[in-house]
Amino acid sequence: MNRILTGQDMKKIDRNTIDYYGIPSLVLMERAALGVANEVMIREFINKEKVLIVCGTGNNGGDGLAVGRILLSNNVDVKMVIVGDYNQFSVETKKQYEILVKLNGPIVFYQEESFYHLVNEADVIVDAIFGVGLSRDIKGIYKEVIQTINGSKKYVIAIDIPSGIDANSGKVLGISIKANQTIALSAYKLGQVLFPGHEYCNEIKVIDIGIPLEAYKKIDKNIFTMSKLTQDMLPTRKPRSNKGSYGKVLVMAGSKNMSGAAYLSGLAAYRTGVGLVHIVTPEDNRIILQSQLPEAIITTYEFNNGCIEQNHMEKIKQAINNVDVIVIGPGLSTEIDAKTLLIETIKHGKVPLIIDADGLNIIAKNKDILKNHQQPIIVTPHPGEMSRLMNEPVQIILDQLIEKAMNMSEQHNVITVLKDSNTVITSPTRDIYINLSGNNGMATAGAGDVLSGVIGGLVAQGIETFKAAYTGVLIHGLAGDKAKESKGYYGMIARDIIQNIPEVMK
Ligand SMILES: NC(=O)C1=CN([C@@H]2O[C@H](COP(=O)(O)OP(=O)(O)OC[C@H]3O[C@@H](n4cnc5c(N)ncnc54)[C@H](OP(=O)(O)O)[C@@H]3O)[C@@H](O)[C@H]2O)[C@H](O)CC1
Ligand SMILES: [K+]
Repeated sequence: MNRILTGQDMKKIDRNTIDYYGIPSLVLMERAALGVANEVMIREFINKEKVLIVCGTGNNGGDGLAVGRILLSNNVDVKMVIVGDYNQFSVETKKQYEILVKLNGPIVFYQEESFYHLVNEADVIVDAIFGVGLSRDIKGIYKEVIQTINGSKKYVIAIDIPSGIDANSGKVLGISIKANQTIALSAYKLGQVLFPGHEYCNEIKVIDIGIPLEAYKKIDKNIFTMSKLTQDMLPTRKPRSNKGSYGKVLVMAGSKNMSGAAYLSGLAAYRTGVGLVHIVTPEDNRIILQSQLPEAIITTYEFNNGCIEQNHMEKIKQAINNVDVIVIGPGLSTEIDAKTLLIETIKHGKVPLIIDADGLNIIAKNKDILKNHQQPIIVTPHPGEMSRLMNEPVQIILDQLIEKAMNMSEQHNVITVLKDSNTVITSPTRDIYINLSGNNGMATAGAGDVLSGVIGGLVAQGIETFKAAYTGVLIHGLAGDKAKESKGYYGMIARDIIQNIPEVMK
């Protein structure tokens, strides 16, 4: 797990490290600079490249000057430009500047014309203009500088965060550096994982700068990202076992002549390792599902005057209490029978419930359905579904992913998996998780059905619901990344994600 901090929390932790633990800020700055300099020096042709470091007057600029000094000692061809005045320097940055002056370092203050030439002759540009201290829209010479750097199309390495991205929200404050690589100091910043900031960072690497773990204990809400799938996140496979050992998933999905969602969700659960998948769907889907997924048990229902036949409903109620987890909603429709299924399942089911797609659309119109539920519930809305659930415009959901996911969790006592390019996972009481795996090729029909099946598969195998939610999102994203490797962004479809689940979980 990697920690994600707001810019404000990072500053608080910094201060705490310096003031309470007594680690001098210049020591942290030196560690930061060494880490960044190492990243620059591992470039394959660095002995032939010219590096230009563009520094602001705050501590991000101080990091940049210290990187310059270290590169000089390693015979790298480096030049430094300071944007801003001497009297604006922070204490640490002034120190870095004075050291460089004594060393006769190649350092100049910004001038439009000479800057243009410096950028032109550089191969690599290090962006040290603003870090987490950016506090308002960028204007004037700072804007010119960023325009020139972006226009040059040179390879850009941003220190901590691309200058122009708000570390708390990921918003672009007027204009921002577009980095090829971002070296995050100590921890990910929220602005690096939320959009649009995430796009401006490109490849992100977190480096340790010596902040003690104790110092992180002061923050109110922990946010993490799962980067790697580790064995301890997965269900255990026992040497002596049978299909009963790995749980049963009930998938309530599909509507008249809409069988694809049930198939994808059921197959995804099987590929995640579950022992048995039981599908409940309208009779019209029986033949096709039996031939597509012969491994599944299928219970079907028919209608009488638009309602599910009484004896079929009884069969469904029995199924509800004979499984370990229920996935409800994919392709279900929002007709009256679907609504009945959802209400009855919440009322009679005792096992964890994953509500997706049409299940959420039904709830959006009948919020009371979620009142007083007894079982753990995971909801998996995309921003459109979330907008209907919360009665708020999609743009507000997109701008406030974490807050809205938290609101949903707290209002309805559910685990929320708010699906976006970087999916957010919340619960009323636990830490917040943000997923960084996956890619835009996964914006394809059926990908959501696959996710509900994966999470269901994990819960059925005994993984605790919140852990299953974030682990499922990670597996789904990693499988999507593998699918992209073979099929590319354009050609991949939901089944390709499923096909790669076994590889990811191996
Ligand atoms: N993570 C760590 O533990 C460490 C991080 N370090 C580095 O320090 C920066 C944060 O440094 P800080 O000095 O707080 O902030 P910045 O360097 O990002 O910039 C602050 C200065 O910029 C001015 N400012 C802010 N917004 C604008 C703007 N839009 N236009 C012009 N100027 C702006 C601000 O002025 P104020 O008037 O707002 O005060 C400051 O002068 C962090 O990101 C790391 O890179 C350290 O190395 C130590 C360890
Ligand atoms: K920066």
